[in-house]
Amino acid sequence: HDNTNSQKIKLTGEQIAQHNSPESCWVIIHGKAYDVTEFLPEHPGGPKIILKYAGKDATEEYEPIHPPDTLDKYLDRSRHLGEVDMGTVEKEEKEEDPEEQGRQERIKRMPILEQCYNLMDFEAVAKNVMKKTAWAYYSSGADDEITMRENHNAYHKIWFRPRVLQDVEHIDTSTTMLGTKVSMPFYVTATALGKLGNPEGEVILTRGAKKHNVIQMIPTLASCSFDEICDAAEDGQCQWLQLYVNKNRDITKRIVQHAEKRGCKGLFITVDAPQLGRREKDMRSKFSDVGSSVQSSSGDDVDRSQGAARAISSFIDPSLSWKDIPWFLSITKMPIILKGVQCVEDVIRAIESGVQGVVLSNHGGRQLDFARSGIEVLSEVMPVLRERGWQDRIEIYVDGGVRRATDILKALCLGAKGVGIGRPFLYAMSAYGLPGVDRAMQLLKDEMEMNMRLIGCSKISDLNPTLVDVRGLSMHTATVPSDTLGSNVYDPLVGPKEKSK
Ligand SMILES: Cc1cc2c(cc1C)[n+](S(=O)(=O)[O-])c1c(=O)[nH]c(=O)nc-1n2C[C@H](O)[C@H](O)[C@H](O)COP(=O)(O)O
Repeated sequence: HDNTNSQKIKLTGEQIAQHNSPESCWVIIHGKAYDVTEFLPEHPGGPKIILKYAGKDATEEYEPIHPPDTLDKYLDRSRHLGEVDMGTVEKEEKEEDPEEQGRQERIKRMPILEQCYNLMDFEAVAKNVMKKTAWAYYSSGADDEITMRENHNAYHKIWFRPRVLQDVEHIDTSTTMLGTKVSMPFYVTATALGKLGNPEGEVILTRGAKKHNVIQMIPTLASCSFDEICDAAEDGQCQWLQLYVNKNRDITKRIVQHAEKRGCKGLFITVDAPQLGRREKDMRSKFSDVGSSVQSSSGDDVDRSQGAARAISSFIDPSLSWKDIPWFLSITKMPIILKGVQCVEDVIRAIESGVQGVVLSNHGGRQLDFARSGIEVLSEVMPVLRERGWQDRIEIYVDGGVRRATDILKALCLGAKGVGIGRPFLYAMSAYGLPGVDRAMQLLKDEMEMNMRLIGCSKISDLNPTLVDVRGLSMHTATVPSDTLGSNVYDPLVGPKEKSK
């Protein structure tokens, strides 16, 4: 196809429709045609999902999952065939997506935003409103989800030792994170595929973070493009990059240096996911969509029966190790933080490796089941660092199961610089959009001020270990889920159940 005059003569729908097979596969995205024939075996979500739209307009399917610049970044220019005269494209009678219809119906019946009084309320509403695939992806944890439940449980094993008769007339919840002044000691942590929950995706979190002057960590696997999320930020708004390291280090280097150029103030390398965990709720929903960003340079057809996680993460490098840290220190000036550290030995190793911080995290219970909660690891780490006089050598963050301001205060009393919050903001965004995220952050601020007053602290630097009792923290009493098929294999009264007919 002669590209020179493609800018003038538009392709017709009929011409595109002739290329509807694995041998010659053209698709239309945002009014432009692309020859994706050679790309089919490379696609992280497998060729099938593309062939479903061979010769047709694939924009609707493509939009929620791919950053808009994916094709420019990853499809050779010679395969960009030019503009299509959309008047000649046969309108696919869009079979109403029953899931989307259902979602719209449920939104009409959901509680009004003002009836949400805490972060858990958003989860309850989102569970009823969201599409099944989205709820499955956001809410799932690994294996029996013991760690996912332990993350929040752990905070219930810590009790306050409040002080009285302290002047708490003026409360200041502000602090700094990696040198950036923020109004509250929490940040929006990186969570993939924001458009599964809300068609606008991660830019909603950007706007909420701006309004409350808190930091947003931009996920590698965002639905929105990295540049879209940066563009949605206003001047002076601080953003960090969460990085899944690609087997192809050139791609990783390009992403890191681009993020630094765009003004990111921290590089959070995720180290607890050499392979994404087995999240059975997600797997059951048989995620059939495509990957969120085309980073895979291998041609293997990804097994999509493993749900969204596996479909979008085939590019992650399981060989990443401590020996790679010097290379990262050499390619960027951004502070480097290791996200997903889970024992004091690795915190000491991180300090010795020259990075600027760690996030004590088990990925929201989505990776190794029976990993300890971030807050429990924090209670192990800080006494050891204090003993060495290393407590100020790096900044230590915690995430997982943070649902109340008291959870945040407990983490800060134990020595964390701040905490990351994931699902609550996803659920607020999925149920109510930006107003939901705004309210969730405001609720946390109200809780922070009140709870600081009641424990006798007027500013963040007053928080210290004497204000908490952590003796119960290492007791683990996690209930086993009762909703597995296995729970009705044996009926103690009549022996093994008859095979259902
Ligand atoms: C809920 C959620 C968490 C994800 C997340 C996606 C979802 C839906 N994804 S994931 O698809 O790979 O698992 C990421 C991710 O992209 N990168 C990452 O570093 N952490 C990821 N995390 C972990 C997240 O950064 C926090 O560690 C975790 O969410 C904190 O727990 P709470 O959700 O309970 O606040």
